[in-house]
This record gives sequence, C-alpha cells and structure tokens, in this order.
Amino acid sequence: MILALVVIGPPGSGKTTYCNGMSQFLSLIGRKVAVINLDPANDTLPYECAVNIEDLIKLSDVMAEHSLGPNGGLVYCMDYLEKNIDWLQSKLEPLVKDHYLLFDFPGQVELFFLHSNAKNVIMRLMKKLDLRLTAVHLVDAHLCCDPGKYISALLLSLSTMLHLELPHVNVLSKIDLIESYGKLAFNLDFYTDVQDLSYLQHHVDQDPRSAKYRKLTKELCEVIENYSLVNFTTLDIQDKESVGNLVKLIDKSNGYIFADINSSAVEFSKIAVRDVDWDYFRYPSLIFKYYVSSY
Ligand SMILES: Nc1nc2c(ncn2[C@@H]2O[C@H](COP(=O)(O)OP(=O)(O)OP(=O)(O)O)[C@@H](O)[C@H]2O)c(=O)[nH]1
Repeated sequence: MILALVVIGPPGSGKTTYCNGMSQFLSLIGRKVAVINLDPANDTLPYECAVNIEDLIKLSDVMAEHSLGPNGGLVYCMDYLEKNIDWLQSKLEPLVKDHYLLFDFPGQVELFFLHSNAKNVIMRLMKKLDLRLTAVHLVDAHLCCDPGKYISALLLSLSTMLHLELPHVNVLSKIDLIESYGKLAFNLDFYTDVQDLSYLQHHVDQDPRSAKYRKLTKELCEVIENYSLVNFTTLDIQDKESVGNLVKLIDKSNGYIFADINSSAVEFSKIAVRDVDWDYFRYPSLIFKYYVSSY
C-alpha cells in the first residue's frame, strides 16, 4: 500500500510551505518522502522535488502559445497532464516502492470542485499505482475573521470534498497569525467544528452590505449543515506539535496506522497509536499559544 497526500487549497494558503515543512517532519520521524510538484506556476520551490510538472509543460509557454491567462493556462496544463498520465506514472514508479508521496497541486480551486482533469489524474494514479490518498485542503485561517469569507471557505471545502471523493482533512493554515487579524466573533472551536451556523447568519445580518444576501446566506448555511461533512483542524507549519497533530489525523484517515510499512516502533508509538486528544487539550492550548480571543 502506497500512501500519498494530495495538497490543495486556494492561492497563498500555504501548500508549498506545507509540502516543504511536512516532508522535513516526516523525514525526521523516519519516513522516506518524495514531493511531486504538479503546480506549473511554482517558480521557486523551497523543497527538492522528485518529479516536477515543469519537465512536461510550462505555464509560461502555454500562456504565450495559446494566448491564455493564468487560469485558462492552468486548466490547459492539467488537461495536458491528464493526457500524458503515462509520463507521470513512469516518473512515480521508482518512488512508490518505499516512499510517502506529497503532491503539491496548483491553487486554482475550480480544478478541484468543477473541472474533471485533476480528479481524473488523481483517480488514474490511484488505480494504476495502487495509491492510498488523502486530500489535505488548506484554507487560510484569516478567513475566520469575516463571516462571509468563512461561509465561502465552508462551501469551497464542501464542494471539493464532494467532487474529489477522497479521505479529506480540512486545515485552517497559518493559525499562528490569527490574532494579528483582530478578535474573532466566536471561539475558535466554533470555526473548527462548524457549530450552529445560525449564529453566524445573525452576525452577517449586522453588516448592512450583506443584508440583501440574507436569504442566500441562510440557504447556503443550510446546505452546509445538511451535509454535515465539513470541519477543520488547525496548523502552524513552524510548530512541531501542530504538525505532529495533523500527521496523527492524516495517519488515521489514510490507514497508515494499519499499514505494514517499515516504520520504527518509536515513531509508531509516538504518532500512530496515540489516543485522540480531548477537546480540552485541543482548543485551550491554541488559545494560550496564539492568544486567540473573541469579543
Ligand atoms: N505564519 C505562517 N505563514 C505561513 C504558514 N504557512 C505558509 N505561510 C506563508 O504563506 C505564504 C504563502 O505560502 P505558499 O506556501 O507559497 O502558499 P501556496 O498555497 O503554495 O501558494 P500558491 O503557490 O500561490 O498557490 C508564504 O509567505 C508562507 O511563508 C504558517 O503556518 N504560518
């Protein structure tokens, strides 16, 4: 069984930083990691990548040749990758024997809830290489500071989960910066656990600019609540405890804890078989660490 993470999220949400930080963390705890850059717009990579889509196709060439903007160019690149999936498969084959794979995808969110090309790439790799994948969906934590943006983040997460049909971990990234954006309207667990959204609607109604969207907001919140699929964990990529907690969650979602791969007993006991943390330890510790406060 080959384990891999599909790292997705809007532009600037921290995907490349995550791949860099997570590959270092996983290497330190004894796993062999390979990062695969599938973002043709990634100019400077902080990590050493095992496979780079730029060796197949360059976004700048596509934009120049086909007179496309960056969004259209990225859709073209993903279509091209789908048609040339054998190229990617041949590059991955030597790695899948003993590596844990991290796929760094582009930030164009429509690729993951609307178009089928990225999903087809993922599904074909799963089938051909027997990959066991988890989607790690990063959303910048600053979106919690604005109720409208937070609802958009919920909708984006929900539609991505439904479209990709993978084990899915939603992450509020850059949680260390949250206090710098001002006080939150509710406690942090309201946002991570996606609690009763009627409180949020009430908050949106206070803003005169949002008043005319009241009915739409209500309907959208009902869709999110009816599915009851979305929740978030938090991440500060520079904090090893935060990264370790996320690894535990991912290990549970993709079945790593049951996998018969070469991992040291120490790593296994530290990360995989540990109890799930009680809520008491999940949120108060964050509040003290990042001084997260609400009105
Ligand atoms: N403080 C803080 N900054 C972070 C964290 N994660 C990422 N960043 C910063 O966020 C910025 C954007 O991160 P990237 O990794 O380039 O984001 P991306 O999602 O790959 O961006 P695109 O390639 O444009 O889609 C960078 O300046 C990172 O240093 C974090 O956990 N904490």
